[in-house]
Amino acid sequence: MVEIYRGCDRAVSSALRVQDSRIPGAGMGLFAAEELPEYVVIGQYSGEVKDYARFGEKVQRLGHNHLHPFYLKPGLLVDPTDEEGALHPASLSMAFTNEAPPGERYNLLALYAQPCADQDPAVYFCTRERVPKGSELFVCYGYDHPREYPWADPDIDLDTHQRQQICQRHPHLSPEFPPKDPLVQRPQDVVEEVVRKEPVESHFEVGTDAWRTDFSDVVLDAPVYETDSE
Ligand SMILES: C[S@@+](CC[C@H](N)C(=O)[O-])C[C@H]1O[C@@H](n2cnc3c(N)ncnc32)[C@H](O)[C@@H]1O
Repeated sequence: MVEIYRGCDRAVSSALRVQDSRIPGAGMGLFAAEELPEYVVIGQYSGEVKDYARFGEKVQRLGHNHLHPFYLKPGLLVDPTDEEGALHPASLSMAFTNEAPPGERYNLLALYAQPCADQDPAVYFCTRERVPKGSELFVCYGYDHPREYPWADPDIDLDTHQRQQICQRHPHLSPEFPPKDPLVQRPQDVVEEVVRKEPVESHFEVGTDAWRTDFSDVVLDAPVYETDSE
């Protein structure tokens, strides 16, 4: 389980608050209500995990797409809003976090949970440095989609390095961002791939002992025959 930092008051999270963003026109933002240590997980991007079709139905029903979904894996996202498409400040939802405007620092990183067979994929926000009390929290949502607003360039190499460090402290998190597409290879695919491979020529002179024991040109497991000689 990923350990979530709650701040001084361990019963309820005293570490965060939601208020108007300091970025003009950005709406609300998530802030540090007290000093936050480096490399603590401040919360899960919680909400309803749904496929694109179900998400599309909600967008159609509400007539807008300001639902702030977060990508989980191909075809799957988490929708942080309620049935009416609202986000509630009291929830201290990670979805209130804005992206850094030009000239500001990203003080959070988004990290995915290690894939787990019996659990939905999940994404968490984590501090990448000590964050002074009162600071607005900023995270980069992703590296390759267009924005309708000016945003600070992320430093992808530094992000990668820090994600690796964070994962040493939080082993249930993964440094992959975005997560690698889990390639499920069916046994049939593996067989077809192997059969498609060109046989490799043996490097040894035919008939020599070296040639007889060289298996570099073998692309399929040698068949095992039942013997009736016993
Ligand atoms: C995940 S929500 C963040 C919470 C949002 N500010 C709110 O009040 O609901 C993402 C949206 O916030 C706004 N936003 C985030 N970062 C911004 C930035 N750097 N400049 C302007 N708007 C931003 C954009 O409207 C974006 O679609």
